[in-house]
Amino acid sequence: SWGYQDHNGPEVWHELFPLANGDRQSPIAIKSSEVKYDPFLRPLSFSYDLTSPKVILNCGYAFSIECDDTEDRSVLRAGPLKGSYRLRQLHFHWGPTDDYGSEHTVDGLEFAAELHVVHWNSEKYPCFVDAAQQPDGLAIVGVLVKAGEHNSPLQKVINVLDVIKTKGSQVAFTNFDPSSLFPESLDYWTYHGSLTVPPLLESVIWIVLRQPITASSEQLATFRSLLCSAKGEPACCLLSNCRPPQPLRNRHVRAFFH
Ligand SMILES: NS(=O)(=O)c1ccc(O)c(NC(=O)NCCCCO)c1
Ligand SMILES: [Zn+2]
Repeated sequence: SWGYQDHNGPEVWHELFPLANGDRQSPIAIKSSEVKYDPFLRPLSFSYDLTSPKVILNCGYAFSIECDDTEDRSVLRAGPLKGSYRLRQLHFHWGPTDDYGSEHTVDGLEFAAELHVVHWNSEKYPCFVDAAQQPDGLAIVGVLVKAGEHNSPLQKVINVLDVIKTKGSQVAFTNFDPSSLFPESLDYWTYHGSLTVPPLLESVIWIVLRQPITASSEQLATFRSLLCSAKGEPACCLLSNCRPPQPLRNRHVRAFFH
């Protein structure tokens, strides 16, 4: 199946997932000089319940914190959005060194990693899977991660990674506020795009925060110690799980800030 190595990585995903060559693919390279300030964009508004996160799992190509999305307890509203989007999961992308690993880039700058907080439009659609098929179905907040100071809210997540080393493993993970990972400024860029992993569905309203958060090199190294192999298989480290920027085609990136 698909992955991030030469034989099954982003360059060959189009063979099994034709959307890979679609006209609203993600991530993209954000160029400040080409974004347009939109006065109609509103500030982001989110309200997360500490008990929404339930488990953290190693799905082989990332680890994700899966949330209980059976009711509207943790939601994202306003910003570029119409209606209310329910929190589903959050996960990270990273690279083999601190020099790259983010999916979105800004003015040619690659960051060490990127956090994605995934929400679905629970006002219009009955579940995540249905919403993921719709052009306005998902809203994903992207947070760029720079190598630097130790990140203490992130350490709560990192402390459990040794318990989910192998693909398919999971462990209970709750009492966590995803917004503890957000930077102080909620300035953002927004554009219409896709999932950055197969099936690459073009159903995402992307909200990329302008201010990066930091993580220490040691914290970033812990991501790379996760295995993409299952228990009992020859160990293979998940050194990188980032898709490169995709063509902008006929899209504009809007800015909430001047
Ligand atoms: N990169 S993305 O466009 O934000 C994105 C949006 C929705 C997704 O489901 C994934 N997939 C994912 O994170 N897989 C790890 C956990 C598997 C069990 O959920 C990625
Ligand atoms: Zn992602």
